[in-house]
Amino acid sequence: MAGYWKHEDHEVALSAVVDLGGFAAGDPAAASEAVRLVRAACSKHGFFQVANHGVDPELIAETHRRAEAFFGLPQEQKEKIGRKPGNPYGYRDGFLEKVTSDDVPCKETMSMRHWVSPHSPHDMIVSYFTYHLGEDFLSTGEVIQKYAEAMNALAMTIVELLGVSLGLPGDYFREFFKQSDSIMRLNHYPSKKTTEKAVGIAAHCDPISLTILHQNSVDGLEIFVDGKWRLIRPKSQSFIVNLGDTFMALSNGRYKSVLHRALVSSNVPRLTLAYFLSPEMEKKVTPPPELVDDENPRLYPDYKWSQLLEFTQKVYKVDTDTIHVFSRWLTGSATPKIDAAV
Ligand SMILES: C=C1C[C@]23C[C@H]1CC[C@H]2[C@]1(C)CCC[C@@](C)(C(=O)O)[C@H]1[C@@H]3C(=O)O
Ligand SMILES: O=C(O)CCC(=O)C(=O)O
Ligand SMILES: [Fe+2]
Repeated sequence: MAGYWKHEDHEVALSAVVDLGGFAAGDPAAASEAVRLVRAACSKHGFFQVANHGVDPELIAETHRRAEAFFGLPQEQKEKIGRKPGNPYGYRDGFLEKVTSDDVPCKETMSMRHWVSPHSPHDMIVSYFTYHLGEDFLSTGEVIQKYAEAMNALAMTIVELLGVSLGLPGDYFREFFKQSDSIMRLNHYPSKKTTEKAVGIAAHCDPISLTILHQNSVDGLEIFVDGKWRLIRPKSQSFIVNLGDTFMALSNGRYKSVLHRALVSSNVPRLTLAYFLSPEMEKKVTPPPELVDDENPRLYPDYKWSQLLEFTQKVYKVDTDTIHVFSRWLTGSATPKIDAAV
């Protein structure tokens, strides 16, 4: 659009694309290449993409369609499943949210709990939709439930690969995330006619363990690498994997939590599906002894995942430095700016 900000002005990141199928099939050459790629990418910035992942393309497409239909509902209907302050789940209209003075985020989100445990109902997402919005949303809940389950299975293969790349037993992180308590999130960024970049989600690091993200065909995701924001072009048949603060803590800083942001397109709506893998709430986040030694002393305190989640929801709004502010807050060495995360 003449005069409007265009993505083409941005650097495009050259990202590692890992053949996950080859690794999962135990192909030695594919496995060593996958280990090489993730080790290099995660040690540097904490971002890579996975292809040959085995997730049904029709399930991905249908989930995008259901997400689009959900955000197209009347506002008062979406508010029936509205998110309460201090709670990570539900619908939120972020249009009024200011992160910093020059960021005016324009997005709406829908977040659902995906708890995989013998103690949790197997259809949590389905019942979440039907309880708040009625039986008409049974099939939408079923699609998103199925997608979240596919993401959890994919995440287990990814964390196995990450463990192997860190020199740990293949099942180390599979065990750690066995009863994961994750967040399935839909992000909608309506188009915004601006002459400069419009921010959907300001620069941040995800506090969770890892994020599996699927973009629709619209540019907007950027990662900050080598001093520049770099655009990650959508690839419909790949998933983006962003390591988060909790995985950085689990790896004792060997692997990085990727700094990223989401920009808004000036002429088409953007929609993304984000699966935020997290361990069970009371799981202690601590690195394995193999990753701590004289050259690699502990970088972060032990914490329960529920403590960091609650910190981001009730004490401090996630930004680029959450894990360090949280660590100081937890150990009592400083009190954070009380920037209520509403
Ligand atoms: C634990 C979480 C907090 C956020 C959702 C998940 C992982 C990413 C976090 C978030 C998206 C980072 C940017 C700020 C935030 C407030 C947002 O824009 O939605 C964050 C999420 C949240 O607090 O709901
Ligand atoms: O929508 C995107 O491209 C990124 C979303 C994101 O960073 C998040 O939800 O944490
Ligand atoms: Fe993020």
